[in-house]
Amino acid sequence: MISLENKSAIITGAAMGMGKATALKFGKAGAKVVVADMNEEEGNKVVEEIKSDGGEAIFVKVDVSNEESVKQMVQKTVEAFGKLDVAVNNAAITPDDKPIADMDFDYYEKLMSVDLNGVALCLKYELKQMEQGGTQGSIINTSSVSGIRPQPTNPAYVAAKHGVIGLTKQAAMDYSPKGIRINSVAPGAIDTPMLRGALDQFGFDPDEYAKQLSMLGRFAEADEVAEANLWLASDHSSYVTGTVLNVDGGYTSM
Ligand SMILES: NC(=O)C1=CN([C@@H]2O[C@H](COP(=O)(O)OP(=O)(O)OC[C@H]3O[C@@H](n4cnc5c(N)ncnc54)[C@H](O)[C@@H]3O)[C@@H](O)[C@H]2O)C=CC1
Ligand SMILES: CC(=O)C(C)=O
Repeated sequence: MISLENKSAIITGAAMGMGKATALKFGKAGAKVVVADMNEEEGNKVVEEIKSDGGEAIFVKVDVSNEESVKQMVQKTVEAFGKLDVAVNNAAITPDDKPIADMDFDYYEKLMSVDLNGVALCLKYELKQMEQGGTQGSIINTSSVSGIRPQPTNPAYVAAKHGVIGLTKQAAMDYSPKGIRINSVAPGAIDTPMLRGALDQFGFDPDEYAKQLSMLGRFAEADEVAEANLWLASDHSSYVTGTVLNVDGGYTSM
């Protein structure tokens, strides 16, 4: 059993999907968990679930695209738990794009502000805190298979997720001398509200989509990505930094 005892962890986008699964898993592993999300109602339910399982957690309302809000998120973490050891920068919004020539540039900018700039802002304040606290922490940025290869008519999301991998590698290089590790997880087709929303919106058949997006021919459960986050968060991955861990049922090798 991988332990996160004596570690405090922020997970953004933790009210639903993979963020929620990660928060629950980290709580079980003994971490003090900060459930950070815009969705207060669902976020508080996750906190209650962690507590009813014997864990420790607080909810912090955050908009990762807003610098002051991100700064406050880190401050509230330190006020509650004294330090920051682990962060999973997972919050993002759904791809909703068209080919580049037809794209809605307002939506492009909105997606960038959450899916890419949100990760940059979180890294900024989390790394500042880890440096000041002398913490040899671990940060995981959630990218996507869309950060490794293009998807049909998905320019904003693909650009943002490639950017997340770029930020991860840069941060890993700059902060390795302080003993802080920064990695990325690249999920494939994971059964979450985001994926179900996209299938409905674009009218895709779930079974067909699962076959196209995975050698294993199925969607993953959010918990299967949470397992990867747990390993990267823990000391079990002590020699791993600047890398991208694909959790995609083999999709990027197809
Ligand atoms: N579901 C999938 O198949 C895949 C998802 N991903 C990525 O995995 C991560 C998690 O995705 P899911 O769990 O599927 O998403 P989801 O839509 O189920 O959950 C996302 C969470 O982020 C929160 N959020 C959205 N905007 C926010 C903001 N500005 N500030 C704070 N919180 C915000 C939402 O309230 C929600 O709780 C995302 O980065 C997504 O891009 C990557 C590849 C595949
Ligand atoms: C839904 C999603 O984020 C994918 C497949 O990259």
